[in-house]
Amino acid sequence: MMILSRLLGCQEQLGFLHQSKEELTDSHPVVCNRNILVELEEGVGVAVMKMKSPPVNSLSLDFLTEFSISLEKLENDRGCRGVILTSAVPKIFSAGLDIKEMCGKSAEHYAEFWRAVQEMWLKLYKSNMVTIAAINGNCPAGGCLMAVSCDYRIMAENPKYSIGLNETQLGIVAPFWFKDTIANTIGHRATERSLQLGLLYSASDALKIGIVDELVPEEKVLNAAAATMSQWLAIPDYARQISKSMMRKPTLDRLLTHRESDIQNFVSFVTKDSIQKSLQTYMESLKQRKG
Ligand SMILES: CCCCCCCCCCCCC/C=C/C(=O)SCCNC(=O)CCNC(=O)[C@H](O)C(C)(C)COP(=O)(O)OP(=O)(O)OC[C@H]1O[C@@H](n2cnc3c(N)ncnc32)[C@H](O)[C@@H]1OP(=O)(O)O
Repeated sequence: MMILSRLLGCQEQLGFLHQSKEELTDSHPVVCNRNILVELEEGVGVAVMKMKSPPVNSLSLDFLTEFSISLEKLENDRGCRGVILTSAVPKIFSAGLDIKEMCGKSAEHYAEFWRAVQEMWLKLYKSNMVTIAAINGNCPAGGCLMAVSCDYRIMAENPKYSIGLNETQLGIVAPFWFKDTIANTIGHRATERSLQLGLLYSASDALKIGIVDELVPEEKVLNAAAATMSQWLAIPDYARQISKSMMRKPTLDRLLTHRESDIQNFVSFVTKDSIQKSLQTYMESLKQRKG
């Protein structure tokens, strides 16, 4: 009952989670944090992590910390073998890193923020669980990083949604481990073009280039993710996990080896006047586009 009332509390607060009371039983333990709703279907061993930080699920320090803690809890839960990552905010998967965390703050804050970004990626990319991104909205930059860090991506076939690493369009540079993660997904040449031009791909182009694995009608994204999850979970965990680690370890080790210098690079890059100016101009352009 406690679980039910906590989730209903969140529903009232958000007003856009479309679950009925009947669906919410104690066999689906729910943890309703500030930014992420985690629902674990125990019999099946699959958790759904729903990002719910309106307006755009931007990855703030607070969000990233909660994400890493939630994922670690699931990782340590022997009853959980798979995670579906999706959004409870209509039309948005995630707008990527919270630009406000990179503007007008101290060097100490930037270092803490960047360590949290690294931690989120390390935990997601090396997860032993099967991870599936159910991309039900726009997915630029850090949102795209999260999605390509999963094992499989299903995107809503909505021509209004896009996905990609658009950092250069903001006048900033995706760090080497963003680059490695996308290159591991779409290959070197496509990554080179994609990063230099800061390309955001429509859902259909994303499928063509391989950033996503499958497109489905919007209302079927979660069901399709659940169906794919059961295929992946049919493989013995141990064999699948070793295969995943074999593919991903060199990329993970590269950041682990250079973690501190990567933080220093970020801090010295983001504290440059020219970069601060670019980020502020970009934030203003987002606001103007609205008006
Ligand atoms: C020598 C080599 C050196 C290399 C060194 C490398 C060091 C590392 C360098 C730094 C690397 C950083 C990597 C960065 C990664 C990122 O993720 S940066 C973030 C990029 N994100 C974006 O570009 C997305 C921007 N947002 C949008 O395009 C749109 O908001 C949307 C997602 C398509 C949604 O559109 P819509 O529904 O129309 O909402 P809006 O009205 O635009 O937005 C609503 C409010 O949200 C604010 N907002 C949007 N995005 C962000 C964000 N990312 N962070 C913070 N805030 C955001 C937006 O301003 C609106 O605010 P209000 O006007 O106050 O309502």
